[in-house]
Amino acid sequence: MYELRGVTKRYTRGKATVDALAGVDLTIPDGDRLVIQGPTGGGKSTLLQMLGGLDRPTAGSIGLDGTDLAKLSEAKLTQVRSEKIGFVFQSFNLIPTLTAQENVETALVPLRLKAGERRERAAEALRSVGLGERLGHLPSELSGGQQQRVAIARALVKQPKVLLADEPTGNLDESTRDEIMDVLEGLWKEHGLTFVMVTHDSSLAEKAPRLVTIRKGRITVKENAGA
Ligand SMILES: Nc1ncnc2c1ncn2[C@@H]1O[C@H](COP(=O)(O)OP(=O)(O)OP(=O)(O)O)[C@@H](O)[C@H]1O
Repeated sequence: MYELRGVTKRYTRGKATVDALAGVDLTIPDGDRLVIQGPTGGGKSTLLQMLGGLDRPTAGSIGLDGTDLAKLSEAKLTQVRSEKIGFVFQSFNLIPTLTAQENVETALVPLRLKAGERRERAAEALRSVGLGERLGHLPSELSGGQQQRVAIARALVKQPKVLLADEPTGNLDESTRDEIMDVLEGLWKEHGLTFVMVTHDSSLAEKAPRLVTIRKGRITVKENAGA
């Protein structure tokens, strides 16, 4: 469970300061599916980076299962990220010289598994996103939707508690977008993950059971009972 209290992130450029987050309080229970939307520059990516321990707040606390991420050393934060948190980005961020299988295996390196187990788990993760026949393909030999599936397999192969996605369908056409959302929702249900997604896409936002809107660093939360 996440418990954010008074989270502020201030960027300073010369004399200009921007509060990308301005005192955000937010609780995200385990297994929640939350969508973050809002205008450009509103603070969506900054909030996701805080949840992922990719950056630290200027003030406030980011509790994840009782540990304040804002206070952890860099080494401990890296450990939390590699064990508990999976990331999916708009640009798939695959390594172009590695096959699908090798890309997925990279997520397991910090967990110090034996090579055989790494291979097996990576292959299984790729099968679970429908890419069992593409293990040896390079990213350049895969479609955009397939590349995003590889990125999803890479995020989930370590069996994280939390999946954070920043515009995961932003680079995809509409039908591929729906396919990828089906994959993500299926995995969310199957694994009991906490799933937080940033999107500009209002049709995806409307389907979310909980919607956080962020404007000028301040959030409002809406429950959507019908979703
Ligand atoms: N590294 C940085 N240095 C200075 N200002 C930054 C930095 N990162 C973000 N900001 C500022 O913080 C505010 C929030 O940015 P953020 O990227 O979180 O918005 P966003 O809602 O994700 O926008 P978009 O939809 O365009 O991706 C913006 O005003 C942005 O200019």
